Amino acid sequence: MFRCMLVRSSSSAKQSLMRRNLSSGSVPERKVAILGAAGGIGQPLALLMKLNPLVSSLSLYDIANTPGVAADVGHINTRSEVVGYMGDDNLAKALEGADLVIIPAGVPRKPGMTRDDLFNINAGIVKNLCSAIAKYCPHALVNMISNPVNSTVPIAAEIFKKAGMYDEKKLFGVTTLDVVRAKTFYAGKANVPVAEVNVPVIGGHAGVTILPLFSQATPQANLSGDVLTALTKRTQDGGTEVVEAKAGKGSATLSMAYAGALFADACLKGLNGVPDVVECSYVQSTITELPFFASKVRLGKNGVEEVLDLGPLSDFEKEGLEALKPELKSSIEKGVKFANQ
Ligand SMILES: NC(=O)C1=CN([C@@H]2O[C@H](COP(=O)(O)OP(=O)(O)OC[C@H]3O[C@@H](n4cnc5c(N)ncnc54)[C@H](O)[C@@H]3O)[C@@H](O)[C@H]2O)C=CC1
Ligand SMILES: O=C([O-])CC(=O)C(=O)O
Repeated sequence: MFRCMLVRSSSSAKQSLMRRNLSSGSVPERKVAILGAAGGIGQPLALLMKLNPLVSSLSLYDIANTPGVAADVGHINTRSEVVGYMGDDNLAKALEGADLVIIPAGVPRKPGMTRDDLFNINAGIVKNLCSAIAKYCPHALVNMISNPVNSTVPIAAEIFKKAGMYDEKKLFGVTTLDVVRAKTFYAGKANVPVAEVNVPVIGGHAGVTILPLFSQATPQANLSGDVLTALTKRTQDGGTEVVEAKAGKGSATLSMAYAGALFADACLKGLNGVPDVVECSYVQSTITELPFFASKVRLGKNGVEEVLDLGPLSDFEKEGLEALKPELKSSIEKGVKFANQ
């Protein structure tokens, strides 16, 4: 009875909002698509997004193996409906109506490779997927995980510009794993509870372009210069540490799925109007002279609400910032050039 009265007296937009609220206890409906969902990151990420109560529809796309992943994850008794889509012909359906698209599609590193060595294969994959996003869900937020992130995000921006739908507020390079690592390593050295630790990580997502700001870490700890240098290096080399430990069987997948799920959750909270959601991400930026830069970002109903200042840097961090700029600049230019050739 209550439901009928509400529906009859409202505009169609309001009606659909109310239907959503009625059916899901005031949590809006949100479709999340994962592209590369059958991969090393994609599978645990699909699991974690299935556990997220903010998701109502989970769309799992890959060029292979998605029916099995979708059937498996789909048996979990949580809110979202799960559908698996396989192959190019089904990409449109996977994307239609998506609020958030997460992209862990592409090849991972083997020992001895840099992230840039993945460019030749992954740039083309990202280009094709972003062309489809432009066509089928142009208003979605995009979380780019595929490496080299320093170049794949500029590629996505250029593809979106060409399609005439680029909104810089909606494109994110996922650098959350750098923050996750910095927190873990710092907590170990500072001997503080890891759950209380916060460390911003700025710059980009490869080697020296990853710059953790331990001078801003909380809870504060009085660590020596040598320890801070070692912590910085370990954070910058965190990906390589995993690649070497996996000895040819890929790169970080489980910690990345955790980090990707954390960042996606922050994006969904922002979309839903939760105030003061702040995470580090590699976004279009004017806080340095580089057109893309990772820093703290406030998330809101339209994606990036504000790119936050870097705050005070130690002399060591100021040097690190200057040192990372040439590599980051050239990775950005490489991506832009590729997308426009
Ligand atoms: N941003 C970050 O912090 C991190 C990024 N990565 C990157 O994530 C990417 C994926 O890594 P993994 O999951 O370990 O690799 P994986 O090889 O296990 O999985 C990749 C998946 O992408 C799929 N794929 C390939 N081409 C596709 C296309 N055109 N459309 C849809 N799916 C496609 C494959 O079928 C496969 O299932 C790599 O580029 C890796 O370097 C990995 C860890 C951290
Ligand atoms: O190191 C890699 O190739 C994967 C990655 O980006 C990370 O683990 O941070």
